[in-house]
Amino acid sequence: MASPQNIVNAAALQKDIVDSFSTSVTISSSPQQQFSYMSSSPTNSFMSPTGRRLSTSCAPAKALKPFSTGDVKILLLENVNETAIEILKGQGYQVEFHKTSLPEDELIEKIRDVHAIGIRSKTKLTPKILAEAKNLVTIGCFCIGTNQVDLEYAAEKGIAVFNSPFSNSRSVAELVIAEIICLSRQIGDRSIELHTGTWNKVSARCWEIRGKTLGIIGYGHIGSQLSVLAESMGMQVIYYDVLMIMGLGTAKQVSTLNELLNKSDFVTLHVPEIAETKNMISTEQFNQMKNGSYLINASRGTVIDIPALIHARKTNKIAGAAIDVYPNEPAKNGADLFSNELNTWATELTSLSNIILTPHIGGSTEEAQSAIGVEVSTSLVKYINEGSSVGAVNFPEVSLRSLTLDQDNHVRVLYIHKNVPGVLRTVNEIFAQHNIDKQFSDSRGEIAYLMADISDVDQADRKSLYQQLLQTPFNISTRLLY
Ligand SMILES: NC(=O)C1=CN([C@@H]2O[C@H](COP(=O)(O)OP(=O)(O)OC[C@H]3O[C@@H](n4cnc5c(N)ncnc54)[C@H](O)[C@@H]3O)[C@@H](O)[C@H]2O)C=CC1
Ligand SMILES: O=C(O)C(=O)COP(=O)(O)O
Repeated sequence: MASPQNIVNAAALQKDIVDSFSTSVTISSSPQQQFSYMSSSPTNSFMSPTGRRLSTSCAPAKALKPFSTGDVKILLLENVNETAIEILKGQGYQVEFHKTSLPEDELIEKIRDVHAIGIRSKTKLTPKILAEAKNLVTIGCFCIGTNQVDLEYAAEKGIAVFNSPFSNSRSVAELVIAEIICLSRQIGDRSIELHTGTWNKVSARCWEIRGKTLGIIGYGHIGSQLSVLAESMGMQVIYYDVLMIMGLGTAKQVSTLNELLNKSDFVTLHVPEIAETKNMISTEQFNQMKNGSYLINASRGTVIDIPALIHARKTNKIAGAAIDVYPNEPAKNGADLFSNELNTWATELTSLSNIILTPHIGGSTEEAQSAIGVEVSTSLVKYINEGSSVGAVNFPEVSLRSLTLDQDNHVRVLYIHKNVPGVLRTVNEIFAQHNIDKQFSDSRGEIAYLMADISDVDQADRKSLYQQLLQTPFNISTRLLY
């Protein structure tokens, strides 16, 4: 393997990587479905995002093994946008791309080898899977929701998780506006009828949305954006949130969920999937809703009790519903929602009138996906190349000014450790022989992260520094960039 210090050997290094990587790529019968990207730019592979030469050492591999950015392996699943592939490939990383999520056994096989994985909402990264991910340093959720990842377990293993907190919120808000109008005008049903040749011109129980009340549950990025759009169309907006949040425009916060349900003509959910939101709308809550009102769920499938929804629609308690998310969603396009034996409600739900069903497309627009691709891949690059965890959802957020590794005796230490007394004293004793240019440390729960730029570290010192940090009882994961 070529020395990372020796840029002359970069091409040879790339060749090694390409050879070894090619053998590990799953061959698909359909090149459209699955293919791999490999670095073709040895020069880029040594550049940090700031354009510096980045002679990185030990690191993603979590062992003191020389590596360049060309050594870094990234697995991208679920058709993550090409903007991400370009940015990651531009770093010289080896990028393997799949259009779909992977079955558990295949995922376990692949995750063993990679330093970073990019997923969307389908891929469940459970402790069972993450326990196999020996080299993994970071996870990119190319979406808003992070419920599919065991965040705490990842943090305990020193794996930083990033997402895109708002790049698709406008797309979801626009979908909900469309659904409000479609439900109140029964557009879904009229369209299905005419597709099968039936002309059914009706105005009974079709309404304008002007002057109606929209009740938003969860007034975060999506809920508040939706609030503005709905008001601009003449709706009155009320919202319920566990936090006190300032209403935009003339939107008013209500203090209980029941108050929102009692007053709203349309109820829409924009909460995360957490224990408190499981079956948040069930029989009791449907009973609190106005007769003939509508329900929209584009948050997570577990938030509403679907059998209770079916009952509410069958008894005309509600006049319609739009559902974008389901408790057990198929892993790929073309799969059958009905085939999952857990979805016992599927046949009944699809037989009801004025129920709009969409396949989790709230955030599926060109604009949202390309913005998410840029945002999350940039976070991954900054974490891998510089150690910056700003924006991580499970981890202390730590950053220092851009790397100043222009002199050979500088080193950046990235030390993820248990948040217990005595760590700083121990670490600073290890650093004592050197000059600490900058140092920053923060903690979150039981995990802490220390970043330090140190000078006067020669090659032998570097190895000793690394070994000493590894041997501390607090160490979770240590990387050195130089
Ligand atoms: N259908 C789709 O394609 C998409 C779905 N989503 C889902 O939408 C959810 C919301 O997204 P954002 O608005 O960006 O999240 P956010 O975090 O900005 O807002 C969520 C809001 O819900 C509130 N909340 C939490 N628990 C609550 C409870 N028990 N009762 C009332 N309010 C509660 C929070 O205080 C927060 O204000 C995401 O977590 C994700 O699951 C997000 C994007 C696309
Ligand atoms: O952003 C989210 O949380 C979403 O639900 C969108 O998920 P997706 O990227 O379409 O799998």
